[in-house]
Amino acid sequence: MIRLEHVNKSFQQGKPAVSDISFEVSKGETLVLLGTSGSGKTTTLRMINRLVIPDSGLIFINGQPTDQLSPEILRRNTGYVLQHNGLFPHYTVAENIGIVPSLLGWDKQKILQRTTYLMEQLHLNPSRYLHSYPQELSGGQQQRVGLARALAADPPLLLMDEPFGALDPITRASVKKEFRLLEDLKNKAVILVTHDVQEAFELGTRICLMDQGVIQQLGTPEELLFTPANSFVSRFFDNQRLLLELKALKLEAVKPWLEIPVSMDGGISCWEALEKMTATQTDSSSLMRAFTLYKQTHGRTTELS
Ligand SMILES: Nc1ncnc2c1ncn2[C@@H]1O[C@H](COP(=O)(O)OP(=O)(O)OP(=O)(O)O)[C@@H](O)[C@H]1O
Repeated sequence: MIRLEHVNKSFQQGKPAVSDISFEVSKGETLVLLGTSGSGKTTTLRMINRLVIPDSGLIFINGQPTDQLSPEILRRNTGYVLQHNGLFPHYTVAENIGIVPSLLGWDKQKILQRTTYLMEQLHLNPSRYLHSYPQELSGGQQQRVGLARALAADPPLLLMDEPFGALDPITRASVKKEFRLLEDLKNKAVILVTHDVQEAFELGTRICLMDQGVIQQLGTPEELLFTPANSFVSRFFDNQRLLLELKALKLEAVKPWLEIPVSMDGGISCWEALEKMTATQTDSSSLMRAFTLYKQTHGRTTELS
């Protein structure tokens, strides 16, 4: 769906903001760009929708180089969500969500149908908020409108720059949950920028860990934790390692080491299994032993005490 090949960018005479970045994201996948401040995440994202022009390298959407696409085609193919929603204050919610479909010439009825559908999906009551202005909404509601706007024209590619970063923790959790459950995401490639490690693990099918403009490792959450490519990757997760490992590892993976069989779906994470055991006051020591044994067999170990 989207492919970057050896992309580079430097600003003025500074050192490279992005060096030799290559990756591919398919339909139904969420790639998270993770890294410290200044590691080149936003620059990478903005080169995809040509808000920043690469110095060299190629970017393809559905096999077509983006430098040969008209702005209209690019707009049709990419939705963009920003940290501070970027809504137009003098447009109503309906007008904000309908901007791209209007530009693309959709008829009014179709725009209204799509707008109300997306609002319902994102738990914004259309009869109450359709004609409200952004300043009449809470931060979480504004961010939901920003998300609906990015999805309005049903683009195959969704770019998200710290989309939940400005929300308080409780609102962030609920907007994220709605985002994860969106039916519309199943047929989209999503690239999401964050510096929040937990968020990367919650939302990423794969994670691209960047430092100083360079990809340090790109892989599944499990690969980054259990087979880090270098000491930077390993150190990056150290202070949250145990929790991340429990969340990244599926129960299925540790089942061969369980002394007492667990009658839970193997597709849930070890963390979710522990939560269920705690809720039902079930002894979880066999699961923790199996987890330790899995880790001893697969790379580095972590003290559980
Ligand atoms: N328009 C610009 N002009 C000059 N330098 C820029 C510009 N945009 C980004 N940079 C520089 O490029 C480097 C990468 O910045 P970028 O915003 O991509 O990093 P980031 O990983 O997204 O950081 P953050 O998490 O803080 O947003 C930084 O050194 C930054 O100062």
